[in-house]
Amino acid sequence: MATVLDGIISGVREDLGRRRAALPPAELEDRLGSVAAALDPMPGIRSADGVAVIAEVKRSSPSKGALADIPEPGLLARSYAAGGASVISVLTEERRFSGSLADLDEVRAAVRTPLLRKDFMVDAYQVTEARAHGADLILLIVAALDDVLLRDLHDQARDLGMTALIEVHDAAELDRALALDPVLVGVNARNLKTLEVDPGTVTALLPRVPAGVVGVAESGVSGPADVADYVRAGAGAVLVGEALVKDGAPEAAIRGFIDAANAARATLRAGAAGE
Ligand SMILES: O=P(O)(O)OC[C@@H](O)[C@@H](O)c1c[nH]c2ccccc12
Repeated sequence: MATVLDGIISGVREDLGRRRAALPPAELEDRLGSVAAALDPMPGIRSADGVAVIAEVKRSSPSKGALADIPEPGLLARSYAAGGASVISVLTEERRFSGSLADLDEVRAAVRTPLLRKDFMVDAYQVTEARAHGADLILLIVAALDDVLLRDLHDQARDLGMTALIEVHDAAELDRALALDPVLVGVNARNLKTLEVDPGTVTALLPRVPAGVVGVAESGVSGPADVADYVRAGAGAVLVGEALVKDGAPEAAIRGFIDAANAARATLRAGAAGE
């Protein structure tokens, strides 16, 4: 049965074909020569206080339609950075999320924070494109890739100096992700095949992410209490979109997430110490 994910990916392939025709791979690769070296997000993520926040620039979503008017993504990104976001995610998928590589360019020009190109990566061209537009990380969705392509895109990202966030949704996908020896594994509460959100997916799978790998809780955070739940399940980072683009004061919202995470961690530590 064709899933929502299949539909999104067929649109992504068409748009990709158009971009490739306008800018052939060899010319795209030439542009890598003039882009600054990728930033390593891992020291920042690992040293973040209670949790590292990955704050997302997200204009709309297939399940909810338009979320927010974002006339200047660079300004939004600056408030994310000021609030303490460790990474800024920029959705570049055009048809369902109303994103673009132009958004990524604007954000890149506005902040020095590591940037994640959030898209449906199914082709090496997109990985090169991410780097050429200044991304430091890419998302790789296990459900969208076979093992060979998953490994190829993962290796390519590493060879370009980028870090991959490997996204999973169930135990079988987590095993496939861990076979790559990843540094960042995201568990998405939203099932991309049906678009249903179930935070229980995250709290069930995060404890299976081994020590040394940072588990990222993705989707479904509407406030500090959700962040605390994810931290208690073992999240080292949380990825938040909708709640931040809809908040009039995203900088303060991120600080609130970090405070809630710190409090949850302090309680966990006290529990472990038998207090
Ligand atoms: O807006 P939310 O519920 O905070 O979710 C953010 C992020 O997790 C979500 O945008 C996302 C996670 N994985 C994806 C893959 C593709 C597109 C979007 C996503």
